[in-house]
Amino acid sequence: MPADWPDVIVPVQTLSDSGITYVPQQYIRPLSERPIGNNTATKSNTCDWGFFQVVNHGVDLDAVKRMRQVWKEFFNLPVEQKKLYANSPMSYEGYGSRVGVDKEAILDWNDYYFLTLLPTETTIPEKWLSAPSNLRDVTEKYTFHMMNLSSLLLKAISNTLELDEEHLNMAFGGSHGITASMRVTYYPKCPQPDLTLGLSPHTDIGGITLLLLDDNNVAGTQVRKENEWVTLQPMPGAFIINVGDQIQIISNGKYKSAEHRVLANSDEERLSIAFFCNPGGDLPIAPASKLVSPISPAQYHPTTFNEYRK
Ligand SMILES: O=C(O)CCC(=O)C(=O)O
Ligand SMILES: [Fe+2]
Repeated sequence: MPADWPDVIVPVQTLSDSGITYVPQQYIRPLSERPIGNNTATKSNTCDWGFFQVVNHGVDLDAVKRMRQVWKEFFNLPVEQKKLYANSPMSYEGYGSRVGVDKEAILDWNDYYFLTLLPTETTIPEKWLSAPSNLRDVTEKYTFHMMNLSSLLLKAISNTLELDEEHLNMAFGGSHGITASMRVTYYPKCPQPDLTLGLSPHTDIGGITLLLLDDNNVAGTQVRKENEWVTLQPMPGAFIINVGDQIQIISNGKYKSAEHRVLANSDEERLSIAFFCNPGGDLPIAPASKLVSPISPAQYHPTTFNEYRK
């Protein structure tokens, strides 16, 4: 992986704050990839969608409120101060505005901060921000709550697959092996949201993602259902949950790691905090043997998460 980006990085916030009235060429998508129309979800189950929302989740509301506050405060800092934590393609840890090093790539309308959270030995001390001063403490407390919620969700998903309740937690490495990271994404207002995207289509490569939106609850996440992009309507106070590729593998394809993307928005800025609960890097991840049979053969070969994400 190259040590640096192919171009000078201009934060999207800098473009947006400059009062620009058009989207620069590098952000413009070909016609077929632009967001058109607006489809709203009809009811169906999680296995089909790979996405659901949880309410009454029991997560300490104060911890959630402080988490939103500190990260909003960080993104409100002057760009020059945030750039002190600029990331590189080597690890992506820190403040950044692009993913991938292809010089010709179309860029997304967002700036983000990526951080490894667990195991604590793998966190990078220089990437823990000193401003706001309580950011580390607040983020670590939030991590604790998210790990508890992840563990509950992994149990619930194991149950729906008729696996032992601890199956997914153990497959991810148990309480000492499981890993976690986070991406906080800031989507500044965009002058021409129909020409670009807040975030390109992707699946989450890890285990399970717990997404928290800012309290203005701006919609924007779209989930792909066959050939349609469906806009998710965020419920107040809910976490938006989606399963990643590793659960698709363990469930032998019963759960789908859904492709999703984010729309840009001309009226409102948006902040989202994605918490990724992932398997330990060196455990082979494979379809659960209970879900494999002559009529339902294994669809995936065992692969460690470190190999998978290369
Ligand atoms: O901001 C969103 O709605 C989704 C973010 C996301 O998909 C991600 O960070 O992987
Ligand atoms: Fe995602």
